[in-house]
Amino acid sequence: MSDAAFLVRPGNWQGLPAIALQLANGDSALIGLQGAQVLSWVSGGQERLFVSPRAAHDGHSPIRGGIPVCFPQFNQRGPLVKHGFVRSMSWSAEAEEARACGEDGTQLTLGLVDTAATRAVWPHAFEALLTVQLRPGALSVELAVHNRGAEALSFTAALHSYLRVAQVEQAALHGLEGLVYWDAAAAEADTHRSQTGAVSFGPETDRVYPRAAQGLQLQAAGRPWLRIAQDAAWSESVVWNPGAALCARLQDMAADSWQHMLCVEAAAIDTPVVLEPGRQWRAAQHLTAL
Ligand SMILES: O=P(O)(O)OC[C@H]1O[C@H](O)[C@H](O)[C@@H](O)[C@@H]1O
Repeated sequence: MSDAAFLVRPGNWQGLPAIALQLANGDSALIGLQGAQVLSWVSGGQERLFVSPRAAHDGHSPIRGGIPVCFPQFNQRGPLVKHGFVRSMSWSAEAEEARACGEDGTQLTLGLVDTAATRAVWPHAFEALLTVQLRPGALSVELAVHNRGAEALSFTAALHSYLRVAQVEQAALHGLEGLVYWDAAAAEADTHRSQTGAVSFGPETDRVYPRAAQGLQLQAAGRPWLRIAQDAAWSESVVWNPGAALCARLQDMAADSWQHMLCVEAAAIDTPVVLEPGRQWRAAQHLTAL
């Protein structure tokens, strides 16, 4: 489907089905059907997302990079598979369903409903919708969850965005100053610290911050690179970089991959979201190229 402002076509990533969005100004995005995962976002002629050169592409293993959707469980905070099961499932979408967004953008929604396999591990009737909105210089990704069952359900979730940086040790994440975070990489369990100054990277970083209302700014090599904002329903932000040692143990990362990525995740984890029957929850993460 095409008009003057955008072009949408079926595509593929490493042989897996995907949908490609392209704007008249040259910005583009690629969304894989597995996990409704955004796998590329090019703005201003530069790739803004990181995908590992060793990412799995067998059609069901989690893909390391882009924007994985973690649902209905974040990390290992519950009985389900790590980060929930939807990142391994095939979502549905058709290129023809993309529509205009404003005068110069486009948006596409991918959907997933419960199956016998999901009900076997998580006994709920649900619909998840992931809407990707591409506008010149900006990408917004929204997760919506609808409780289609007769009982309340609860979940934790995240948009686990892998941001590309030229060199993470020269990157700085601003906007979290003064907030108290949970330090998951600390040697002692349940360590909380207060953020002083911008977040810098080197050794493993794995932190859960409360959402910063004013948004974040990522500087790369001393220059503004991305603005990152999240709707209030995403109550936390997770900041993750494995550092060299953990990266070496991750089979789907190259030895130097940790230097080229930084995850800033819009998350709802400290207080699980409770959805009554028939109700819908939705929240977006917004990335702006600088
Ligand atoms: O390796 P994955 O299952 O994709 O998880 C990657 C990372 O996700 C989040 O950022 C967590 O805070 C980390 O503890 C975890 O290591």
